[in-house]
Amino acid sequence: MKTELLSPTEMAEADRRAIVGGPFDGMGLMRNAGTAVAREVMRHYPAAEQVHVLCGPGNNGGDGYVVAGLLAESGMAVSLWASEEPRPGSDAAVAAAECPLQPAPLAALDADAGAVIVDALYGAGLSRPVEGDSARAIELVTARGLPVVAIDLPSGVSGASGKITGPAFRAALTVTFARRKPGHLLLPGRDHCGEVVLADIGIPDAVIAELNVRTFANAPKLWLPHFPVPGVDTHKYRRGHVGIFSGGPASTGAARLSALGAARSGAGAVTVLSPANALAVNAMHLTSIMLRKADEVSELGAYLADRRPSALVLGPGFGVGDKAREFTLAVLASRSGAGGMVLDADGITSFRDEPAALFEAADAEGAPALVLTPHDGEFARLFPDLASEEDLSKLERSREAAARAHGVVIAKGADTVIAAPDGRAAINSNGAPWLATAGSGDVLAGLVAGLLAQGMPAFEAACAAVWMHAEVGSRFGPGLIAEDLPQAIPPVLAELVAAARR
Ligand SMILES: NC(=O)C1=CN([C@@H]2O[C@H](COP(=O)(O)OP(=O)(O)OC[C@H]3O[C@@H](n4cnc5c(N)ncnc54)[C@H](OP(=O)(O)O)[C@@H]3O)[C@@H](O)[C@H]2O)[C@@H](O)CC1
Ligand SMILES: [K+]
Repeated sequence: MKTELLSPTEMAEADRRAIVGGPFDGMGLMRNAGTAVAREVMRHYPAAEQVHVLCGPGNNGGDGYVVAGLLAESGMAVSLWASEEPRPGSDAAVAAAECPLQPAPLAALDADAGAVIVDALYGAGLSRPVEGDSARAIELVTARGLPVVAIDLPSGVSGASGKITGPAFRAALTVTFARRKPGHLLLPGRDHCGEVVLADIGIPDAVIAELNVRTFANAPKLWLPHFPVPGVDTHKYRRGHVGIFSGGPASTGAARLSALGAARSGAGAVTVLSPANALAVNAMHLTSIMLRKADEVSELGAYLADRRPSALVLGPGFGVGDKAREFTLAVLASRSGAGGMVLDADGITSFRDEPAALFEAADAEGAPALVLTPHDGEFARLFPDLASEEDLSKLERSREAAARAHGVVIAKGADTVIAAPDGRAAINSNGAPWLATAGSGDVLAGLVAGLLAQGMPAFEAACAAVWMHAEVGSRFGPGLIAEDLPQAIPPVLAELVAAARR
């Protein structure tokens, strides 16, 4: 599937430009949209006893009239219901006039088991919570457990944000047009869409390209051209060297999980930087991964100067406080040639009282690329105003945060958003609930650093790491613990390397 995601405004602009450029006018696009939906209804529900098409007042309803006409023509039993008449002169009004069926008022909707619902109430134009007859129709259909095919978006779901502010359909299938919208991937919208089918309705790729879209579905296509593929003549340090900071003796496991994530990403060498009092416990558990003492900023400075690591991770199990801040700022100021710094967990929390110091350091000339990996709680510590702004979607919030932090933000969750300071953002959707387990985020931080260390640009490294992490967790399935993740990376990595070589 294409990776660009269009906001409702961008989609309307694409429609407008496509209509100007031809070959389809608005009515032509609407016929194509309705045809695509009718095809999917027939494909998925060939034995439906009755299809109820529910039409709203806008062009989403217009698509519904086309669908009803085509399904009736194909011999299916179709009932048509409308909440309001379409606005005179609109494409929807033309579609309603061309439709061989007469709509009944939506208020009278009744539907029995065996029926399928086509939701053409509201799509991209949803502007407020669904109320009245439409709300009652959603409640009736939901209570009876009838399968719903949503046109463009399930009514009640915002295409821009995935938010739901009132009653909303839970579709089995959503057929959308030209490109998916953020609301198909962001939660809770994603959960209401069911299977998403993308239909080509004749909007040329060139029209989409002109829009300079900055929002994407996270998928290998987005970053594969940057994915590291080692040459035959490589050696270990050319494959990148990652430094990972360990916490004290009672909290070293998180850094080792991160180190394994970095190593399994294909980085050539990994060093755990440990306080003196945790060297023994780290040494007992490390084999191919190197170990070096770093209690003081001066020792860190010596490591950066001697070994010139290409990426670092600070945060997993590190402890919150002055030391985390000093070490982070020392790395960001070091100009040792490191390409990236991943700040996770305690590293993020350590800057809760002075986020500006972190953001300024990341903005300084020659600083390594900063990648922040907050879950919701950590995000709120660094960006309290953005977190509490109800009107912002996760996408907008993450984008603002990345611009403010001068770094890439990986806003974790079941709908992880990766945002870059230049305005690009990607939404991830290949995860699974098995990934919500202690230590899983530590492995992710290591994976990001491992890819950064191999020269991947920060946004692409972050997107690739999030996708790989989710893919590995989904394939592993139930029973996953964080220790399983690094070991399960190679088959996914092998597929990506093979695809990147092609
Ligand atoms: N040529 C094209 O552009 C193509 C478009 N296509 C299709 O068009 C769809 C977008 O069409 P659209 O812009 O007309 O928006 P749509 O979702 O039908 O709703 C707008 C109407 O609903 C009203 N309304 C909103 N929320 C409401 C609420 N809660 N409760 C009550 N009313 C509410 C709103 O009122 P208003 O906000 O103006 O007061 C307005 O009257 C898109 O999803 C796709 O399916 C395809 O055919 C391809 C070609
Ligand atoms: K709809």
